[in-house]
Amino acid sequence: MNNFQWIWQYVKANRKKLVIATIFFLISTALILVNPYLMGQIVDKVIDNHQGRLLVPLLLIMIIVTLVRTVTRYIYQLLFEQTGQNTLFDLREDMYRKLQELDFDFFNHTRVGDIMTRMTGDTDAIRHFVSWVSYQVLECVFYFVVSIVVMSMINWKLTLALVAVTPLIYILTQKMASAQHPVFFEIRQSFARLNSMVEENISGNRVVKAFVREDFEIQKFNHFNEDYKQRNMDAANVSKRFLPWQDGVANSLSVIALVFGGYLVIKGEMTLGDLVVFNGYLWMLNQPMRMSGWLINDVERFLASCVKIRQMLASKPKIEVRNAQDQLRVKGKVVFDHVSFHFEDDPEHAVLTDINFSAEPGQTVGIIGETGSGKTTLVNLIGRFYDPTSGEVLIDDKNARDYPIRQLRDNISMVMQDVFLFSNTIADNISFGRPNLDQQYVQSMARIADADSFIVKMPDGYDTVVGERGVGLSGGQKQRISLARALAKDPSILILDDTTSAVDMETETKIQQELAKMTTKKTTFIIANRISSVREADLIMLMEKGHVVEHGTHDQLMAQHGKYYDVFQKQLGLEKGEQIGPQSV
Ligand SMILES: Nc1ncnc2c1ncn2[C@@H]1O[C@H](COP(=O)(O)OP(=O)(O)OP(=O)(O)O)[C@@H](O)[C@H]1O
Repeated sequence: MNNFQWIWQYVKANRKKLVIATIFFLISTALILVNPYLMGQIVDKVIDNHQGRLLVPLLLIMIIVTLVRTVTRYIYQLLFEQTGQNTLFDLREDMYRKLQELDFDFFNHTRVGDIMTRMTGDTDAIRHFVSWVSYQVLECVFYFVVSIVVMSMINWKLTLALVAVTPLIYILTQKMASAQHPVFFEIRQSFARLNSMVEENISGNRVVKAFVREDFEIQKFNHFNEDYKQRNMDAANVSKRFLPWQDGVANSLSVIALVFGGYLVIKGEMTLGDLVVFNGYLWMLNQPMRMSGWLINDVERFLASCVKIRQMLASKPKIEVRNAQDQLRVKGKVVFDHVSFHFEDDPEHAVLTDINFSAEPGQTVGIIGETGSGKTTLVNLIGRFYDPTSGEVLIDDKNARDYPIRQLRDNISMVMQDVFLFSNTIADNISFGRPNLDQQYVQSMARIADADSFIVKMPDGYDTVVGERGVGLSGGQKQRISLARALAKDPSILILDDTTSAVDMETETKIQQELAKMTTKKTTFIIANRISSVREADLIMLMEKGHVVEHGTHDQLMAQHGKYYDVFQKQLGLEKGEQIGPQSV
């Protein structure tokens, strides 16, 4: 399917509008023929034959024609614009749906700026094509064909002389299109890079300021900015190479009409009035020739945007999304059976190797280990954010792959390491997983997460709107709100990835005590750096380079006097040091 056929899939829903628009377009465009004809009549009849009484009616008709043209033109332009906007609306919706469907793998490989360019600049290029370029092309074709027919009826010799230059325009247009094609694709790519850079700078503005790297960032921006300017200049240079020639050929029509037309009038093969009429229609032949270069630019921009949007719409999530018929409440048994995993683009690097464990419903599993040892990846396999490369993850003794993904995830709550809050009220953030929760329930979840105490002190309490990504809250506060959000969903499986890393020990203990009361029915995975966060767990796994090197309860692991024991001793020493510190000053 080519790009024009593809966009027709979206445009065709507006067929009725397009038919009406085309009727008005034809009326409006056909009326263009009337006034030059009437001008010829004025020259021949009113001026040459002295029929002065015809002047007023002819002028009146010309005024009415102009008025009708204006109204019909307004109507068809509006209808084309509506078609363009409707197309854009449906296209954007499909793209947004696709974004929701795509998985971690897509987002790992696609920059936000690139996605934003597709959602904004690219879709706008398509709207512009549907609502403006399309009827401009129609208009040009119409003018071209009709002007040749009408002019031939007046004088075929002169028409032939004019049409003789059109192959030149065709050749120039073809050459310009093939020269512009790669340039517009590059412009579009460069714009996406510029957008990505700006987006990254805005997201990381605190880091930039903290490291005093503003000048570096400006230089970096200038590089992308320069590149974008240069790509546009490349397009302008291509235009500059061709447009003057197209203009020249278009202008030559007037010269041919004047010289050859004058010759025919002198020879008596044409009246002066006919030459005036001919001249009146000349711009209709002229216009498509002049416009062709500009329209090529718009069409090439449209084609470059189509490629990027279609690429995104054709992307398939690695993990198949099947819709579930009904809801399902799992009990929460989680088994890893010889699970290994590596990322597709890094097959040499085994992130998880032969992981085996079993957690009964309601049990708590603690996972500790050095950074990069695979803890987050392990829990990501439970919610099928990735599927194992080999082995099986079983939920309630059924392969996780056999669950429709949304049905499975409905049973799982995650508090992610990198906390993300929406720029919405705190209450809405907490009830994100289960909208329309009552205030009391929201508050009780916040209490368990030890968030209620600081939320009620905020100016609007639970109705306080937090900034983008939770700006305005401390790291620990964000963690606690995101814990409340996870709890509010009332999942069978609760995953806490470094959830209390940013809260003090006292608060952590409080949260743990509250959690313990409610998590007896939930299988809970706790990833933590502090042993104090996992010591009560039914199973503790110590990870190293993707392997579980030690596992058992706290007491069993301590009795082994292995790595876990060493870590515990180290952390105990640190804790004591912290406690002794202030007293010893
Ligand atoms: N999207 C990715 N593509 C390729 N490799 C990745 C990706 N995400 C993580 N990794 C690699 O996988 C390994 C395990 O990462 P993971 O985030 O699971 O570690 P972790 O134990 O949770 O670390 P931390 O304690 O720092 O959060 C790391 O070596 C990391 O570089």
